[in-house]
Amino acid sequence: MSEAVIELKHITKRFAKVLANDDVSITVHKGEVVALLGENGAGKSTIMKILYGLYHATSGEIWIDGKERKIASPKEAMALGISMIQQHFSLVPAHTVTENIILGNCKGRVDIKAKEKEIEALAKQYGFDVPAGEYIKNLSVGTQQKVEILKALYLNARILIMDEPTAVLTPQEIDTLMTFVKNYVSKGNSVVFITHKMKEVMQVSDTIVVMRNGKICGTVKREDTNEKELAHMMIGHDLETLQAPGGDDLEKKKKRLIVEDLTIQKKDSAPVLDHINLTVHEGEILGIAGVSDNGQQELCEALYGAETPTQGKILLDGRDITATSVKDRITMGMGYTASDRYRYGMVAEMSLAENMLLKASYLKNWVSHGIINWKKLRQYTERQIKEYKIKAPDCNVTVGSLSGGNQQKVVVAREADMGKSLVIFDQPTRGLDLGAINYVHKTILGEKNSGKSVILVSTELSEIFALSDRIAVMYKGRIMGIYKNGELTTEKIGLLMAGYQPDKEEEA
Ligand SMILES: Nc1ncnc2c1ncn2[C@@H]1O[C@H](COP(=O)(O)OP(=O)(O)OP(=O)(O)O)[C@@H](O)[C@H]1O
Repeated sequence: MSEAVIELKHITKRFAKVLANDDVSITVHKGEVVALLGENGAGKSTIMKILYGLYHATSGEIWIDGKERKIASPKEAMALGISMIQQHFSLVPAHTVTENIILGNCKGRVDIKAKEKEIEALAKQYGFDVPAGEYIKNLSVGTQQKVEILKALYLNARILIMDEPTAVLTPQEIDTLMTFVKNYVSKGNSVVFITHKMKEVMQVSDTIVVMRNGKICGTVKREDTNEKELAHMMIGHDLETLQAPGGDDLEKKKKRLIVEDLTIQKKDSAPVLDHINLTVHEGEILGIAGVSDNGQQELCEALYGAETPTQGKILLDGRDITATSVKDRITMGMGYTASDRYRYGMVAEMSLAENMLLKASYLKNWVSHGIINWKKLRQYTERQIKEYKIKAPDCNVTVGSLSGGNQQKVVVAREADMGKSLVIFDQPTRGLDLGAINYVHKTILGEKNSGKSVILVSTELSEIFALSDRIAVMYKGRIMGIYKNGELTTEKIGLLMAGYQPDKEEEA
């Protein structure tokens, strides 16, 4: 084994009531990819934020290249060659790629054109296609991530920490990232890769470190383990097998949501939603598959009342709701977990209990004569914490202090409960660990079995196949077809997602 570049020795980190890291020791060698696995709230981000100088350990030591170091800030970490790509990017949307990369890293007058050339050459070296002069706000999430990586490479990072880097990427973008990681470590650099996805762990890592409850519960070599063993190590038990619905008796069921000809067409551009027709029955889960950014988010927002269609009709339980407000739709029993929970699902600075009240502060069960019934709200939140196994000391802590996966659970818990008639789940399991995914899947099936209608948008095909009665495939704002679960092979769905209509070609 090559020499150790990083040695974290007996690190403990305490946040007021939470012991986030408990005597954690991790070693990373030159040229090695270390995958850091563990359930939500296990302490993975915390230990890496300590290495990156964002948090300071309560006790323990950090050794770099065989010498003990104190890392007080990310600036000091970067000076030692350590960079971290966090779950939420730190780019300035109104600046260009090059401006973002050199921001804070250059002195005096800058020849921006020469810098753009330099950045493009750097990108090329790692097989990245990044337009150096483009504004960040015009780039896809996948390209923005490449800009974050380029920023680290520009500063000569030799140890790259990636916190759930694939959570928001398309399958093609994941492949590009994996190729980059392999190429990067082959040059003698090292990577720490935090993920929940077993497939990626098996694909890219050399060593796997598993954390549970703030402690390390195992360190294994990739070739000595398998996905099942890792899942067991992570959550401590086997996962429950769930029965996928088949949509067999839908014809007999009432149509709850009817969408007719729904279109959103902005001036001088292609339609974002292109004549969408669909129906969701009571007790049905309609899965919506597709590569991200093909109109799924706009469809959800139009159904929820957050986007105004230019054409078409939405009927809920026989009532035309096309022109009604979001508030009206909530009152009619619609719930919606948006894919971007940070922007649209929660207020990080508010407590868990306050977040449960968001969007429902006018409903009678929490408020009477303008006064919030805090006791009732807190009791309710404590029950939700227990039921969803949200890792939080109590309902008074801020949502921002929870781990990413636990924040997602808060949003799912609230919306599943608010949607008495129809719940729209957009990427409900993004960032969740295997056990939590299993639990959310059980919740979604439970909603269906209680007679609710569910729309499930997901880029994870396994999730679509595991839960849907019927599957609609979206491509460029259009529905390419709606099929009963079981009628679609992975190959056929893949073609539909790419805009091909295999049946039509066969017929032609
Ligand atoms: N700034 C903070 N203040 C208080 N508690 C915190 C803070 N940051 C993290 N914690 C707590 O520390 C614990 C570990 O959190 P951490 O984010 O490291 O988990 P994680 O393993 O990365 O989880 P996930 O997979 O959900 O992202 C959690 O219980 C979390 O609530």
